[in-house]
Amino acid sequence: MTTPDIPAETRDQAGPRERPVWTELDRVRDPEILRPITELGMVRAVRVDAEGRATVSILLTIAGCPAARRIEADTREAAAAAAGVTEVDVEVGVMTPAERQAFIARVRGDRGTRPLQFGPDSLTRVITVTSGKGGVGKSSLTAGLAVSLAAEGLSVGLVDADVFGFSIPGILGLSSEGTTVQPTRVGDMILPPVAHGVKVISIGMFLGEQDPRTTAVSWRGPMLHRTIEQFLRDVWFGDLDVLLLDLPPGTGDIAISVGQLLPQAEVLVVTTPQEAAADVAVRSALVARQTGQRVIGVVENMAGLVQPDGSVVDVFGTGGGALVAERLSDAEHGAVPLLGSVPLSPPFRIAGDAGTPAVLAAPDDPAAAEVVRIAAQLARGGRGLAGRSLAVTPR
Ligand SMILES: Nc1ncnc2c1ncn2[C@@H]1O[C@H](COP(=O)(O)OP(=O)(O)OP(=O)(O)O)[C@@H](O)[C@H]1O
Repeated sequence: MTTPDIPAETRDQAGPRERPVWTELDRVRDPEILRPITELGMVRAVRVDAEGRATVSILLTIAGCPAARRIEADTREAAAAAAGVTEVDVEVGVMTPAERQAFIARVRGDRGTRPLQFGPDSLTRVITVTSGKGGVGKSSLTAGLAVSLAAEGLSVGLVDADVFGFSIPGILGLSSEGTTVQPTRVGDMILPPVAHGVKVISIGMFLGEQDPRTTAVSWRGPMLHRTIEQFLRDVWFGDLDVLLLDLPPGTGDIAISVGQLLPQAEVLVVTTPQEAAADVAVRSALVARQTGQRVIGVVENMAGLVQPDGSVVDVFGTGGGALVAERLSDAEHGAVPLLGSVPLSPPFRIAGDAGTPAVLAAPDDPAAAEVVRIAAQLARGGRGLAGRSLAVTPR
């Protein structure tokens, strides 16, 4: 990091040699905020001499900002593409506290001081993913759906509120060898890391130096509530099309807090084909309903494993997904559809373990393809999905 020495100059003050560089810099996006650095006040000055040597002075929010290298490289590349530029020097400095405050105000727009995001007036669709039992693949599906929706061009956020099994950072490649990527803090604003196009925040990112593999966090209800509230208040997600929440299995405190904080949330229920899992899944959906949330569909996971010879082994039996959908459908709430049935698939698990969900790493895998199909239905469904009968044919 160098101390910038060219004088600060705004875009309006730019001369004819500098203007094309400013235009190219519009393409450089802050990797965490996903907005152009020109718009965020991160370009301090641009200077181009008569020989076409450009000096671009950029400002990072904090020293050691994890995105520094990427911003610097993208800036260099963009400036080099400007007409008339023969050489590029990028000077990297750090914002003063006043510049940082201005940056925070710009990022938050006119939303003022930390209101709860995604309240009832928000245009963001909030979908919580719940299951009765643990280990049914809820986190894997949530991550796969988030990445698929982002790949469809939607702006997607993911909150991993699974306090006991925060596996989202691992599945999305944000955690390895016991180290989890930390969110960047700018003032009191927390910027979620972006993985495969999804803005991700997880309880697992707030353990400090502790290794999540060996750290047990015991949470009391009020603390859980405050943590979820903080996620929705202090973590800056920007304008999202969809926010997915991975909830802990069961009917606990988090589900109730989410119901209070996000009463407009829609609920997706994950179950396995097994009848015992289906019973518990129904109960967790009923708790969500009691808090005013709408159940928009059921996803069955770990359905029949297709053998190399084409035969199918139903490791966990059959019919659990349809059973849950049927039990949750009634005259008052309408038909709750079974949105899909995701087969057991070793490549699906292997991709998740390696940090790139199968929807990206192995899109031809039948489980991955089914997740993409479910995501497409969610994307099409919009807010009025509940109660509509969808033309879905489970495998
Ligand atoms: N369709 C599938 N085929 C093969 N393996 C799967 C499938 N779905 C999930 N898995 C694997 O099953 C294990 C449990 O999945 P996951 O962690 O997503 O479950 P979960 O319901 O979120 O669990 P918990 O709520 O207890 O954290 C993981 O190892 C995951 O890779």
